[in-house]
Amino acid sequence: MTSAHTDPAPVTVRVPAKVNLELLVGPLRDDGFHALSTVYQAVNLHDDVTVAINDEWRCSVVGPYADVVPTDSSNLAMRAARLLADETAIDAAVHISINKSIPVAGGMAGGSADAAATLVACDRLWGLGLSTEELEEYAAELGSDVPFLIRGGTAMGSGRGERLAPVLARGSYHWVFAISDIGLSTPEVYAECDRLRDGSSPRADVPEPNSQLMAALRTGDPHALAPQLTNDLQEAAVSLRPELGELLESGMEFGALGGIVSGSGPTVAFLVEDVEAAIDLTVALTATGAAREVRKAVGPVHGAHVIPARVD
Ligand SMILES: C[C@@](CO)(OP(=O)(O)O)[C@H](O)COP(=O)(O)OP(=O)(O)OC[C@H]1O[C@@H](n2ccc(N)nc2=O)[C@H](O)[C@@H]1O
Ligand SMILES: Nc1ncnc2c1ncn2[C@@H]1O[C@H](COP(=O)(O)OP(=O)(O)O)[C@@H](O)[C@H]1O
Repeated sequence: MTSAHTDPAPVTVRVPAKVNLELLVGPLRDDGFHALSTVYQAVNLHDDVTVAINDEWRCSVVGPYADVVPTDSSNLAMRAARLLADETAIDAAVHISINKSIPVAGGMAGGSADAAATLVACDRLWGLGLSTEELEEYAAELGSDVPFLIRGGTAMGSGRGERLAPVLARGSYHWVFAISDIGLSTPEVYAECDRLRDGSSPRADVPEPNSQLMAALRTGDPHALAPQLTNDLQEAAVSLRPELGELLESGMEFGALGGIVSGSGPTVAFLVEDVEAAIDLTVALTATGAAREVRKAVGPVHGAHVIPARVD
């Protein structure tokens, strides 16, 4: 017997990774989060997330990092779909398939990216017609970084990172990412930052964005941006993984304009002049064997967006 209605077609959303051009960490708040001032940039390392109507809730992951991603209800994409279903009174389970190429626990917000992609995909699948602002509000419930992965581009984050404001950035920037074998836990890196500060935060008040970084972004010149790259979590990440210090030095010796730990690490992000410099640095860093993988990328790029279905 054929069913009277057909399920909507599966929806696939492409979502970028992020790097923090600036991450200023203020005091620990009463809710356990640190007050932040950050500038995010979305880069073209992508996950693709497909949602399809299914009899039961299910999550599956493919790609080079699949073996270290949970597929149970702790997967952030599952949490995102269930949150949206609960909030909008949708009674339909989905199968979420993640094609993962963003490094896991690498400081590039891969889990947050999958959550953002799932919100955008389920909104389309279920015909909810939510605005970007509404989606970003649900995103903030899932994690501090999640709203930015919906928006993409280059944006400022305040509060715990979830309150976004636009940034005027010209041009495209070329990046080389040195990805480590074993990830770092975000809460552990924040805790190490607190331990190193020992109660004496150099940023006693809520931090403010650096106007020189904003001016550099308006020029579109990577030479202007490189000296402004700042990450208050870098010392903590290097304290937990001293080899990251050597990796940063190697990248600079091989000609990067600037180098920084990406977010809570351990991925190290190098800013380079152009695509040729990105290829040269990728080859040089790969030859050292100091990273699991070295990948070049460009930013800024769009946030989570629906892409045409794959025809296999
Ligand atoms: C460090 C950053 C920089 O963009 O990204 P990652 O490097 O992890 O990708 C973010 O602040 C991570 O954001 P996200 O990964 O969404 O973290 P959440 O789920 O909100 O929080 C996880 C934990 O990190 C710590 N945390 C997070 C954000 C914040 N402003 N202060 C914190 O202290 C808290 O211990 C919190 O329980
Ligand atoms: N969809 C997902 N992709 C990656 N990791 C996930 C996902 N859902 C839950 N996790 C868990 O979140 C942890 C942090 O992953 P991730 O978001 O990639 O790192 P980071 O916070 O450093 O950017 C992982 O170790 C994993 O256990």
